Amino acid sequence: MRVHGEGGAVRIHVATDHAGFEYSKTLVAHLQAAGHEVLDHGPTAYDGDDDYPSFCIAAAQAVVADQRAGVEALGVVFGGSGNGEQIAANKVEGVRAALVWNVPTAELAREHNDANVIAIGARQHDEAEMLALIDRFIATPFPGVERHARRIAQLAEYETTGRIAGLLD
Ligand SMILES: O=C[C@H](O)[C@H](O)[C@H](O)COP(=O)(O)O
Repeated sequence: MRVHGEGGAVRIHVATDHAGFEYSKTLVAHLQAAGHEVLDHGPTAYDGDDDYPSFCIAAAQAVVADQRAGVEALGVVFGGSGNGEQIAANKVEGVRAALVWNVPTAELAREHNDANVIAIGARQHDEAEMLALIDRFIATPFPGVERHARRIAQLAEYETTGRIAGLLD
C-alpha cells in the first residue's frame, strides 16, 4: 500500500538511539524491500549510553533538505518512547513530527497534519506493529483539505516569523 512518489517509492530518513538500535536493522531491511530508498542516520553501533538528539536532528534536517529540493522524503525516528525523538525532530525548521501509537494516529498524522516525520516508541510495540504503523504512515497521503492546510500554514508562519494571527499580545 504505497502511494508516494513514482511507483510508491519514497526516500526515508531513519534515526534512533540504543533503545531502537536492534529494531532499526529490521526496519531498514523492510523499507528497502518495499522499494524505498533508506538513509540511516544512526547510530551505527550499539552504545547503551548514546543520545538520540543528534541522530534524530540529522534525519529531520535531511527530510527538510530533500523536500525543499523537490525530493519526496519522509523521516522515521524512534527510541524507547518516541517522545524525545519527536521533540528533537520538531526542533528542525520545516519538520512536523508526529508521535504515532496506533493506526488512527498514523493516518491522522498524514491526513490532518501532513507530518513529514513519524516518531514511535520501540519499547511500546512489537516489531510487527511498528512496521504496520510506519507502513501506514508512509502510505497515507495528505489530501490538502483547506482547514488542515490553513492550520499547518499557521504553524509555519509562527516557526519562521515568531508571529501568528490570533495570538494575544
Ligand atoms: O524519549 C526518549 C527515548 O525514549 C529514549 O530512547 C529513552 O529515554 C532512553 O532511555 P534509557 O537511556 O533509559 O535507555
